[in-house]
Amino acid sequence: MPYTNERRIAELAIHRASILTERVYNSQVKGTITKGDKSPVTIADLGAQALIISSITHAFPEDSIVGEEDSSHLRADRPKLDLVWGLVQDSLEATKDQTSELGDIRDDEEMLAAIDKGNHQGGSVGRIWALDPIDGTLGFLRGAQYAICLGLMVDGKVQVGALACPNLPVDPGAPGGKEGILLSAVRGQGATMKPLSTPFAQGAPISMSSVTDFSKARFCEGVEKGHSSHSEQASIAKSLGITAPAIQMDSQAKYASISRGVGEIYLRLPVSLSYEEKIWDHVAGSLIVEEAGGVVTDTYGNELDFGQGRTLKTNKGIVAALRALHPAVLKAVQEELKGFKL
Ligand SMILES: Nc1ncnc2c1ncn2[C@@H]1O[C@H](COP(=O)(O)OS(=O)(=O)O)[C@@H](OP(=O)(O)O)[C@H]1O
Ligand SMILES: [Mg+2]
Ligand SMILES: [Mg+2]
Ligand SMILES: [Mg+2]
Repeated sequence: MPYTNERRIAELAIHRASILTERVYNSQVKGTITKGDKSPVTIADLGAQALIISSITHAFPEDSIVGEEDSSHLRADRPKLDLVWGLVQDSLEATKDQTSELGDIRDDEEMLAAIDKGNHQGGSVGRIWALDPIDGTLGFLRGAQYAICLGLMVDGKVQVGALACPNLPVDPGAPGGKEGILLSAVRGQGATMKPLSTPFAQGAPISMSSVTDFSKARFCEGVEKGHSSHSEQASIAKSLGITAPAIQMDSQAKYASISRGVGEIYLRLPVSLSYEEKIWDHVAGSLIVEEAGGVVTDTYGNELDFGQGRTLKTNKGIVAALRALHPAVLKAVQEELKGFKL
């Protein structure tokens, strides 16, 4: 089957990174830095990016990588650099039985170089991985949901996606139970899920919910009011006859949720006309939803065009829904946005 090895390496790489992110999640020391755009990045984002890029580079040395982070802050901050290097070494040690498949990082310089290998500009030619080492950094810092997200695009089209959601319950029907799930998909081969604690296990196929009655449907949205328009989303839900309150969740855990039947719709309506969605915020999650039986478009109803560079320049907002519901959801979105110049 095509992309079997890419899927396996992607799953193992994000699992390896999750050992590091979970350690930081459960520690008091997050080492937060504020980036130029005022958004936060932590020692966990940087360590996870290093681990994943070095694993991908080991397995697929010819491939390019678009990663969210870069090493500039670490190069200027020796204590933080030492913290990240210590964490990376611990995760490498914890996964040393995978060194032949995922490789190693010999020293802190090699770690910084791995982080910066994510500086590719993207585009529609060749094999390009898109990486969000921690999606939902604000959720991560709040002690809520976050995701580690990795996908492979070939000539601008997503072919492989993998998502680790360390804080989603393994069994959505038992929210107090074991947490941590690993989802993946290959285009045309379906989406699967397994506990994050067993990355070598065979994943179980997942599919979206079969609820087609809006009065029983649930929609997901982000937590941060600055990232999507809660008021417009509420008004769209109301016009569709959705009565359940929005399921608010940080990160691509929203895509993960609807792809395994917890919710039928994910709305992300832009709050600003100038913001361009980042490809790494959608590559993995959108493929997993599509492979689980959903449709993902922007608010115009256009497919997401991942071949435009590091951002989704030509798209605005996200409308993801169960295939049978998507046309009605899109219509309601467009009614709501009438009068706004998109
Ligand atoms: N203005 C604006 N509009 C839309 N999206 C934005 C905006 N600013 C930032 N971001 C990106 O939002 C990513 C986190 O998305 P979430 O779905 O977790 O948002 S939410 O916090 O749950 O609302 C977040 O990803 P991470 O940086 O990986 O956390 C950002 O890439
Ligand atoms: Mg960020
Ligand atoms: Mg993100
Ligand atoms: Mg991120």
